[in-house]
Amino acid sequence: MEGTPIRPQDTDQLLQSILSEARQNNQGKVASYIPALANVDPECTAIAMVTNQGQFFQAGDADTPFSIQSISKIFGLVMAMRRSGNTVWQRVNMEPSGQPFNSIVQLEWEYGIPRNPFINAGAIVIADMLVSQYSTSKLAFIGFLRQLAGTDRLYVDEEVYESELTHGSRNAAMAYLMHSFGNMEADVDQVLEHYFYQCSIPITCKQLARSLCFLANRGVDPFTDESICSRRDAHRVNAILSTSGMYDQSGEFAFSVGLPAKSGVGGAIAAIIPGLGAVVAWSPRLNHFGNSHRGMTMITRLAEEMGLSVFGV
Ligand SMILES: NC(=O)CC[C@H](N)C(=O)O
Repeated sequence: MEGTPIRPQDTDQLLQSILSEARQNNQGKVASYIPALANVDPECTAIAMVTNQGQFFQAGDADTPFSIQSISKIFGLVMAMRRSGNTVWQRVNMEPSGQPFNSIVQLEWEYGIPRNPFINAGAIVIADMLVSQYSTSKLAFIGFLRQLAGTDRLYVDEEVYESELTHGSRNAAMAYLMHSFGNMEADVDQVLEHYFYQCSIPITCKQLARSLCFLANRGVDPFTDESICSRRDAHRVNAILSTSGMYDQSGEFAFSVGLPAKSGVGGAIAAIIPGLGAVVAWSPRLNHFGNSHRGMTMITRLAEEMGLSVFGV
């Protein structure tokens, strides 16, 4: 583990103050287009920061699991890059979409090649690669996440999984459209099952922040010293997170925060702090981009107070 440790007392106090401030914000709505997601307590609020030095800081409900949702797209992409290398980029692009995460219109214009791996269409193409490459892609996925989170106790939430399967017509429409353009290799239903499975895993802020530290450490997991991906691929994932991880609020996020980050409709926002570690903020009420209101407030203030922006150095 490298780098200078950050001062524990100051950081705990800062996280606590950020959390209290965020709790004043009652804007937004819990996602309900996947009915099982609507069961969550909207008041839950948490932030956890994990450093490459092995320090853990937290405030609020940082040990309460939430649905990982779209943040799973990061792990899917890294798994696909490990197996397929540069060929990934023949089937999915690396440009911001400027469209909502579940938009279908661009796919028709752009011949079934999704704009980037962090919108739903892109993650479905990545899921196709995983289903084609692994004999049991779901097990491989959860195994990878368990390894990075440092726990064997991660399981799929069957209720959320079933709910996604039965309310996933929009994702299915995208998958079949891509199939019609020849950008889907495996059985489409199997691909969708994999995609919904990876979205339906509950995880805590602390576990998720730890899982992402390798992206802040040139591809090496600082807890195990294992190389998870090449330095170049860590750079690439961070670059696309910076331009596309927060959907069509990515520009504003880069402008006001300046960190590679990914959100999910479970209400979490995970941000990579290159050279330092990772931070995850969670609270279920979402803005109209599908990003957590309180999560945005928390990450924005943390980045400001600690001077974390990668563009401000
Ligand atoms: N933005 C998200 O978190 C979306 C993920 C969700 N499972 C979906 O496919 O719609």
